[in-house]
Amino acid sequence: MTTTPGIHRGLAGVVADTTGISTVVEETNSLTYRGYPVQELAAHRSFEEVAHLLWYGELPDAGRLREFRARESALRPLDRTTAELLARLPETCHPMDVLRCAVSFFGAEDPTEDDGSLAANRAKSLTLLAKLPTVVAADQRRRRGLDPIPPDPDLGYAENFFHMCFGTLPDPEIVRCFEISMVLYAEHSFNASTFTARVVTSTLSDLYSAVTAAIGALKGPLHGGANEAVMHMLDEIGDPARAGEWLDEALAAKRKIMGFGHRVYRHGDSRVPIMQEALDRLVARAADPETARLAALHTALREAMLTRKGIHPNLDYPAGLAYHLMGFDTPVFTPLFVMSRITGWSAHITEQLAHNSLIRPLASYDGPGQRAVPIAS
Ligand SMILES: CC(=O)SCCNC(=O)CCNC(=O)[C@H](O)C(C)(C)COP(=O)(O)OP(=O)(O)OC[C@H]1O[C@@H](n2cnc3c(N)ncnc32)[C@H](O)[C@@H]1OP(=O)(O)O
Ligand SMILES: O=C([O-])CC(=O)C(=O)O
Repeated sequence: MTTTPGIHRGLAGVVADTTGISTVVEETNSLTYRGYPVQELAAHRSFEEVAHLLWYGELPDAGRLREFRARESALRPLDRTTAELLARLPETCHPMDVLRCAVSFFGAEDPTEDDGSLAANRAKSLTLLAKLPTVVAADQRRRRGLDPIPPDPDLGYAENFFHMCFGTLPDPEIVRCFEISMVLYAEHSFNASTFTARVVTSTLSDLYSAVTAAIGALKGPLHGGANEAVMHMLDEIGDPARAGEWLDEALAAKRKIMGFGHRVYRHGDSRVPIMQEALDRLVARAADPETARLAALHTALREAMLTRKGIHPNLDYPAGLAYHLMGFDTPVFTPLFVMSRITGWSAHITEQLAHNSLIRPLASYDGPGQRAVPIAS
């Protein structure tokens, strides 16, 4: 690929603005949310506490957490019109399309859609945090031929989601692993979907439009869509003994190996060790031959990729298999990412508005020189 001097294709290495929300330090392999290491947040804090931290800048005390949880759980139900509208979408469409439509519809229904005040945007963000799991759970059940299960306001965010998906509460180890994934996926600075949300916000458009666009950006397999693609890839390889041979063929065909590589981290994604440990606990807990096969395949491909290319896995690699072992259908994996990243997106939308400048880069033109329009004879 030739690069014209001064052009940063893909904006690689470009610092587009400041942010006080999170930072990825490649040199020390660290990631902090509002100054707190994500490893410590994942080990000791709930997803609701992390959402509060990202939005308000501080972890909540017990009283604020109680109030935050009460407001979130009250907002979970979908009204009849929304539920009916989403149920009418074709089952052939991707669950990310359902989420994209849902957010767009929430915007169309909200009389304060164009109110970009901090208070209005915080209310909208909480509404999306609360309702998106209800949409994802109902959509997975619909595709399995099952009726939706209404949210249970007495359950925490993670437990309620399993309840709405499966009608039962799984082993606490599974809920904990899910919650860890939610904390790790919540925020990652100027990634493609967050930057998309900031571009839309920079035109002074509304929060629902920014989130709808961000969902579209996250869907792609080079970004959030990779967690689903990881599972398809493991299914395609099948046998752990075939991992090396499959990889050689895929690399020779110039295929991108899903769940590997990262624009920012060159020596491994800071979130992977925590997610991998959580995945290892799920594997040990399941202790059945099918899980053992998948885990062996997962390890074999990771080792082969490191040997052949020196490229490390990103968060989508352990998260993809973990979501499968938790019982979610593969197309639902990226919607789970949305349920978490809504926190980071909303924090960035608020930050963009607080110091707004229209995002509008320049392009170096390399099309035809000026020419006269032929006159039809
Ligand atoms: C939560 C997230 O969104 S994390 C990202 C999830 N996405 C994926 O897992 C998709 C697979 N990964 C990729 O496509 C890339 O690594 C990206 C898009 C994430 C990052 O891409 P970039 O920063 O643009 O790096 P780029 O694609 O230039 O890669 C640099 C080199 O490593 C190679 N490389 C990087 N990742 C991969 C991969 N997954 N498979 C094969 N080769 C890879 C490239 O082919 C390139 O090689 P070359 O210099 O010989 O041409
Ligand atoms: O930062 C990125 O480019 C992608 C990523 O890992 C994320 O969004 O979590």
